[in-house]
Amino acid sequence: MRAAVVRNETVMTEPAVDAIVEVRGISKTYGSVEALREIDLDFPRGKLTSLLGPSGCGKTTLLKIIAGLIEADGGTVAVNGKKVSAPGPERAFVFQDFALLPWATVLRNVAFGLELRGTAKEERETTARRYIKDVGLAGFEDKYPHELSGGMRQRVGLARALCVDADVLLLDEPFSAVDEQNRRKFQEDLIRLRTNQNKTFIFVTHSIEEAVYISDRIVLLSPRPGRVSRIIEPQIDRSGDPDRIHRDRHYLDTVEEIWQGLKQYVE
Ligand SMILES: Nc1ncnc2c1ncn2[C@@H]1O[C@H](COP(=O)(O)OP(=O)(O)OP(=O)(O)O)[C@@H](O)[C@H]1O
Repeated sequence: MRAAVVRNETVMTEPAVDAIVEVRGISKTYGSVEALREIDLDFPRGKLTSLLGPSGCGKTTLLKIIAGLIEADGGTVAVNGKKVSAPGPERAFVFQDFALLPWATVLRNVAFGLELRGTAKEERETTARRYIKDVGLAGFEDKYPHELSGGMRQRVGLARALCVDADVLLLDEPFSAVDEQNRRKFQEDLIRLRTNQNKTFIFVTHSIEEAVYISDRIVLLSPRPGRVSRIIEPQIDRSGDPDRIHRDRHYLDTVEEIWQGLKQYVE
């Protein structure tokens, strides 16, 4: 296996090849809390980038600024070369709590983004059925959210995001509310979806193991104020058995290296 590529701050501003999302000088303060300071980042097209760092370092804030759900105090975000400051069809946000409509079936929930866009019923339901199948929920189209497990509800949230055919999927700790088995399964699904659908994923996580396992690129943020401290490209060969990867020397060394960098922030 190849070595992890670690970039430090001096080379970080070098433009990445074909960046779909470009973040420049993003800063955000909430009252007296400086959440983010001067963030410069490029997110490569078709790759999965994780934002990793200790609690409160501004991961969710940065993700929501990219989504256009929170306004930055300074700086710009461009998607496909165009500056954005509000939500748009090229970005889809998957919420931590899945944000499903409790009174609507799986089919309607998945098709909801298309319904909001005014897509005709038959067309949106055909598209929704395709993604329901893709995320492994075929047969559950007529169920309601309360009839599903946490892992299944999370898949509904992901199918909804895939359905609107956004270029960029923004996921805020999508695995935090599910058990370990579902988490592993969903990580594998995400790797497969990224390969098959050619989407760009930006993914917030607390878990070093998860970030190393699924990411092409890991952005480490340091807290108060949140700043980019390092960028790591783990270069994990994911073609084999997932259990083997979790025991692989290179995977374990990368996890350890990141932990050594982050542990100073853990009280
Ligand atoms: N609406 C808000 N009002 C005031 N402070 C906020 C608000 N949202 C976030 N903060 C503060 O900004 C900082 C960054 O928060 P954010 O949720 O972005 O961090 P995070 O890295 O995603 O945290 P976690 O890993 O715990 O979810 C934290 O100190 C948080 O308390």
